[in-house]
Amino acid sequence: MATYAPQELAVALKDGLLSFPVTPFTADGAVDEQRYRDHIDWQSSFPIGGLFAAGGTGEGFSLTPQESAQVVRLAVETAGGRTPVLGSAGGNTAQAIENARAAQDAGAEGLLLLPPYLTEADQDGLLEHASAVCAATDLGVIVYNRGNAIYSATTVARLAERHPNFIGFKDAIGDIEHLTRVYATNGDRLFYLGGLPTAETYALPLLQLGMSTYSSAMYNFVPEFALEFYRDVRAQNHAAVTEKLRRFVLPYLDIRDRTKGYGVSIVKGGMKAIGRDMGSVRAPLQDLTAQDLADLSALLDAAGVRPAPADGAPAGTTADADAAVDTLAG
Ligand SMILES: O=CCCC(=O)C(=O)O
Repeated sequence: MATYAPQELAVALKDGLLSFPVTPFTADGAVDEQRYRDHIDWQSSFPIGGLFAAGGTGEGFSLTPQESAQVVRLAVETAGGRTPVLGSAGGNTAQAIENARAAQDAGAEGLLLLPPYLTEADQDGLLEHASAVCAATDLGVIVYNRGNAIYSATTVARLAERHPNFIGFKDAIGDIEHLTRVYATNGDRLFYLGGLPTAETYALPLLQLGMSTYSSAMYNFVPEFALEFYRDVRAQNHAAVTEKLRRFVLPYLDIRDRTKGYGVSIVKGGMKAIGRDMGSVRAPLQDLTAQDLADLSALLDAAGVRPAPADGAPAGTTADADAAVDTLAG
């Protein structure tokens, strides 16, 4: 049962970094419940705005509806009220409604509405798709401007007029004029979050377009660095942000860009490199090669961003990464 009213959820999310946890799989490909609980417990131990289970970095696009509800339930139970947990609703309209209701039943506080499956959609169709999902749940709904779901400023305004539980706009396109129109038209009626791959890269400029937060994939494995980065962005400390971009984020992008789909795979690579192995990604994604993993681990050391060892948890070291690389290299 949700504890946040939609507008209360928007207030909680908009001024905190947003966690998009990976979903660990066992060697035979099932959701690894214990490792997920351990990860959510760690991710929830820091001061974040919220946690999105089954998001993009959580390979939500590769989870069955049952698995999506399963990870939401696990995240809600493990977070234990330390931070609001949201689920995702994807697929065609009927599937998205089913996913939304399952996430609500699993205890989610809100929903990220993923783009509809496969088909192209024009504005009136997108409005009816998103409207049907908003009408099917009491939870706060955030639309994801991505792929075939490009919501115009007017469509966003029409959806906001219809549904008080429509609370947020997440963007993964990065069209400055479009974002300016959406923000100028809708203002404080919504909150805005960056969702481009490795969102830190764009966080400081997008702050000027109302994007007070963003989905941080790297928060999975370098939480302290990610939180310090977010603090510097909100303080508009250009020098500190630029220094962190140069030291870690930009060299990280160089590894990420070696293979399509690495945007998620590199996060699981980061988990291996810090000694918190979360298993492999599901097809169609590919795991990092042994060399890419070794390069990522070396970057963590060179940039000085490895997380502090938690009590009783593995203190991620180069030795851990070397072991992971040896395993990968066979
Ligand atoms: O780095 C950020 C992108 C992650 C994201 O938006 C998602 O996991 O859905």
